[in-house]
Amino acid sequence: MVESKEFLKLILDTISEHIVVINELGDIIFVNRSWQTFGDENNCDCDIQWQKQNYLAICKSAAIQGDDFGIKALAGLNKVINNQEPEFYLEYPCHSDIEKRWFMMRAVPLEYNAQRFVVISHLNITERKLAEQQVQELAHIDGLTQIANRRHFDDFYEQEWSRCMRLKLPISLAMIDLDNFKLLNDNFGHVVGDTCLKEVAKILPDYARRPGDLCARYGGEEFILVLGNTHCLQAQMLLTRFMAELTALKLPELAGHPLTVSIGLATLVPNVADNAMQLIEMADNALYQAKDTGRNKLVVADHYPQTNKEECP
Ligand SMILES: Nc1nc2c(ncn2[C@@H]2O[C@H](COP(=O)(O)OP(=O)(O)OP(=O)(O)O)[C@@H](O)[C@H]2O)c(=O)[nH]1
Repeated sequence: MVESKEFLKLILDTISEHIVVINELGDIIFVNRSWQTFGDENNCDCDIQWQKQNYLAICKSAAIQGDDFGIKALAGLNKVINNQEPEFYLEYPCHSDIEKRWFMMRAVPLEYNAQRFVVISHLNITERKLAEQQVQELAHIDGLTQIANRRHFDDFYEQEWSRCMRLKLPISLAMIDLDNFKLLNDNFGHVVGDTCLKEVAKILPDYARRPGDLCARYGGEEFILVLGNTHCLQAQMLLTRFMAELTALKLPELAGHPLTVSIGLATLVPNVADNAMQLIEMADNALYQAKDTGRNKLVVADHYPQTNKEECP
């Protein structure tokens, strides 16, 4: 019985992986039931006769349309067919209109009757990918305030700086530091201190809404706001509104004392002679000035030597 072709085909039909076998030319010579069912359920022509299709031609058509995974699949399969690689793996997204999905494609050669074939299997790896994404997202979020952490900020800022340099756009950066936070912790306790940090983090994202914006907890009681394609005056207006909203909060935990911040703001149109740290330094120096001259204020950065600082009256 085990030698019966029908019996072996039935076994292949029980496997949840989608399996397709192609010859050296890419012609499909076998698909299992999972493959057929997936095709039927995913807008493929239900009457499609897979055995008349060419797998390489399908990959090529995706590659021509600029699909990066089509390009990789085509290159990898050709290597397996031409005996340049013993096997080929590719993880790729295959999202439907209603759900996110990822698959892993594995291609291995098979010799039969002096002919070369390639067995290609597609395994659904969505669960693993979603778990990985979740871990990735968690690694970028500050546990206390649930906004971006320093690490996320560093990545984002580098990209936004490069984008603004390429497009010759202004980029504004604000360092925001809670005033007298040590005193606040000492007077009201650390739990209230934490509540204040969370309140700031609740409000701040409203001032960082565009794709080129990000607010993050930079450390301790310090927040940072990057505003891509934003002039100094626009940033000043935004931050002034933020300070007013924060002061108006009147948290019951603070027994009527307003929660205030000092802010250092700097703006540059980056050019190749600048580096991204300069803008942070400028904002930091401005923040120190704000602290030194009474707190609860916004100071715009002084000119940094040899930078293309945007003038802000
Ligand atoms: N509750 C709480 N406190 C924190 C956290 N991170 C840092 N702090 C406290 O924030 C305080 C910061 O103190 P300082 O750097 O002296 O600053 P400050 O008292 O705000 O003074 P100025 O910045 O000059 O207005 C320290 O007492 C830290 O312990 C946190 O996650 N939760």
